[in-house]
Amino acid sequence: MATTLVDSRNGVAHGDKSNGSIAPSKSTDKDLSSVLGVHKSPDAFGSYAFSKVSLPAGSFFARITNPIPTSTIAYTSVQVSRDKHIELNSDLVYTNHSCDPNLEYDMERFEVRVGKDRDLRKGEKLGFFYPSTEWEMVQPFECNCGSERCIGLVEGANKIDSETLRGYWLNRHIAELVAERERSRS
Ligand SMILES: C[S@@+](CC[C@H](N)C(=O)[O-])C[C@H]1O[C@@H](n2cnc3c(N)ncnc32)[C@H](O)[C@@H]1O
Repeated sequence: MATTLVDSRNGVAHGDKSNGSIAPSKSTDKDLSSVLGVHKSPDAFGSYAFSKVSLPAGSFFARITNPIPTSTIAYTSVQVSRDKHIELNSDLVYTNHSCDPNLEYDMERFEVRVGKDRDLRKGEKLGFFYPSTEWEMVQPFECNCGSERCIGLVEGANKIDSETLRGYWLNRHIAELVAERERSRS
């Protein structure tokens, strides 16, 4: 039986650690499947999303159309504000973390965009910077993105120094929490 640990700060439950098998999404999204493909692997956490299209830097990629609010933080959940989390409930869940991301997950607009620094090419693995949405993560992992700027252990933004975070596009709730952390230290 699954156990949950309740975080007394915000009433959010932390789910049991997962062994890396995502339950199939119940929703289908034709718009999404025209831009995003999934390479499924039998290895735990080995699956990934790739782009079916080439798009210019900064352009719209996909709408997050079927989010399901959740009170359980899991390796699949995405933080949308200080105290709210959702499950993406679509193949967007297969987007890996990257330390040199080609996507931005904007959880205020429920919109996924191509990053502003370069064009997206068809066939590229898709990645967003997980600490751009997550303040705390229940299942940190060692990153294998292979980027020159790889941060190594991927944890929530609360564990990452502000200088590193300044190099990334961040959701407003993360940017605010980083600013508060800075103020409390000065
Ligand atoms: C929401 S899932 C993404 C899809 C996942 N790769 C899968 O096969 O189910 C998030 C998990 O994928 C793995 N993951 C994502 N990005 C990674 C990266 N850059 N390096 C290593 N593992 C990664 C981690 O185990 C993470 O908890």
